[in-house]
Amino acid sequence: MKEKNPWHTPLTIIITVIGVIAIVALVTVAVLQNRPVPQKYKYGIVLDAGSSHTALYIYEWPAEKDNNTGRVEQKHSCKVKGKGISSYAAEPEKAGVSLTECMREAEMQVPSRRHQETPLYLGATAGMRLLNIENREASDKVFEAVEKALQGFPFSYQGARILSGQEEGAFGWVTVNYLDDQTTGALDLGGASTQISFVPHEYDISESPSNSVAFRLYGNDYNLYTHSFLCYGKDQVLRMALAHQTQSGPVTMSDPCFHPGYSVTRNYNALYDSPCVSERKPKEAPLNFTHTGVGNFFQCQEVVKTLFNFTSCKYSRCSFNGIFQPPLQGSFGAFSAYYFVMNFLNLTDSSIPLETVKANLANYCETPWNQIKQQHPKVKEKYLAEYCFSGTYIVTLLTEGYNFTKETFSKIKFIKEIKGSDAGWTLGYMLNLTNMIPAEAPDSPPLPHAGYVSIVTVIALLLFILFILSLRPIWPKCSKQPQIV
Ligand SMILES: O=c1[nH]cnc2c1ncn2[C@@H]1O[C@H](COP(=O)(O)OP(=O)(O)O)[C@@H](O)[C@H]1O
Ligand SMILES: [Ca+2]
Repeated sequence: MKEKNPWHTPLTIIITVIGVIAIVALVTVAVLQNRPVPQKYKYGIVLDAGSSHTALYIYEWPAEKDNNTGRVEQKHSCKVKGKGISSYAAEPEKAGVSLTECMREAEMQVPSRRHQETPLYLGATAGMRLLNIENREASDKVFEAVEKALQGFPFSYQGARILSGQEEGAFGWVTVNYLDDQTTGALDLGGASTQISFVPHEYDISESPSNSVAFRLYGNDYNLYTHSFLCYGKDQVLRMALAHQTQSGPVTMSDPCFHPGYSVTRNYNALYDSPCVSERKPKEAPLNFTHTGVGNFFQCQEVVKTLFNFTSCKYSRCSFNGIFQPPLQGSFGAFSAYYFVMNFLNLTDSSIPLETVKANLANYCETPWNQIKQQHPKVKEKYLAEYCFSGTYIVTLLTEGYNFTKETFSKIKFIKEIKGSDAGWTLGYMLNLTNMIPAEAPDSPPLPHAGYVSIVTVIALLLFILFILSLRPIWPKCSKQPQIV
């Protein structure tokens, strides 16, 4: 005869059913109640008006985390067609018009209900710094035109201005250290200026107060060293190198920084039309000169070295041109033109020793121009012709200028972006102006939703088991199984 299962009594069945219903109800209510609400985002827009071109960046962050930590991300970027705004000195209106396309894109990218509250900033760097030195009126006109154009869009326009070199360097450092976990120095190479920023080991700020900026980030206070060298961006430094080699006003100039077989006609007036070189213009020069390439890295390095002044230093130590620089410290992120150039030359890998970098460059510079063009048919010729010079300049600036050695060179990472945001000053600039530089370390992260659901379920099950056990006194008696001998 079949033994009756003692659990199949009406009481246990009822308890079990009620228990299961209770658990399902508890978990369902808890899960629904605590479901993460769809994120609402806020936005900010920064236009980086560089010397060579303007780029627009849209940042986004969760709406409820305004003052919280590390949550601002780059959502979108747009490269403005044409040259930098400083090149529109003669026709300022066009500087404003040039921004329209990217601004329209921004209108599409930012949800329209957020337009009015989205701050919009334009920061101009060394191109406008130079125009401002050269022709103040023209620089003001460019800003007027740009302002007028930007005010025509539905965002909360917060102004257009020239960043100081110190701001440019410091905000580049903030961007890198906001996005990265460890403290990293920042190296930014532009077309018209270049910046170095890092936290020195022992830093006596009083030695050169103009090179120091204090920041509080993620609970730590930092005394940052920063310097911006105007005219030492790669386009202006090329002008200086060409100027150095055309002092006597020759008709033909042989340049070790350009490939053998390279030959173009250049205009003297155009070359010397910049405050970085205008004082050196030869008194008597023809209209044009023929710029030909020789392709010799070591000779090119000698030319570049003449552009740094190492003779005077009124501080305990200097980089070059009499500028104070404390000993280098820690790892560095090198971005903008540092990255473009080293990436083209396949030299971004930090494990490549400095000596190999130089040998590769020497080999690259020696390659005939025709061959280079054949190998890279899609690269813009202006960029292509200048990579030998730019690579040589980068190595010389880092080693002779900033004193990187073969050991410390390997601590430089050539980077384009960090965690999806472009490395550059724009993010740091916006964080600062919106008071969103996180002063304190992030709170320990709350339990993720999945973890919360699992814990609620496990506790509910445990309670249910305890409940069943507590009913033990009224459990039906188990009938003894026949013993097998
Ligand atoms: O694809 C590229 N290859 C090589 N150089 C590039 C490329 N894209 C941008 N650059 C260079 O990067 C530099 C960017 O400088 P930027 O316009 O930011 O000037 P700034 O920071 O001195 O005001 C310019 O020299 C520009 O020519
Ligand atoms: Ca720049």
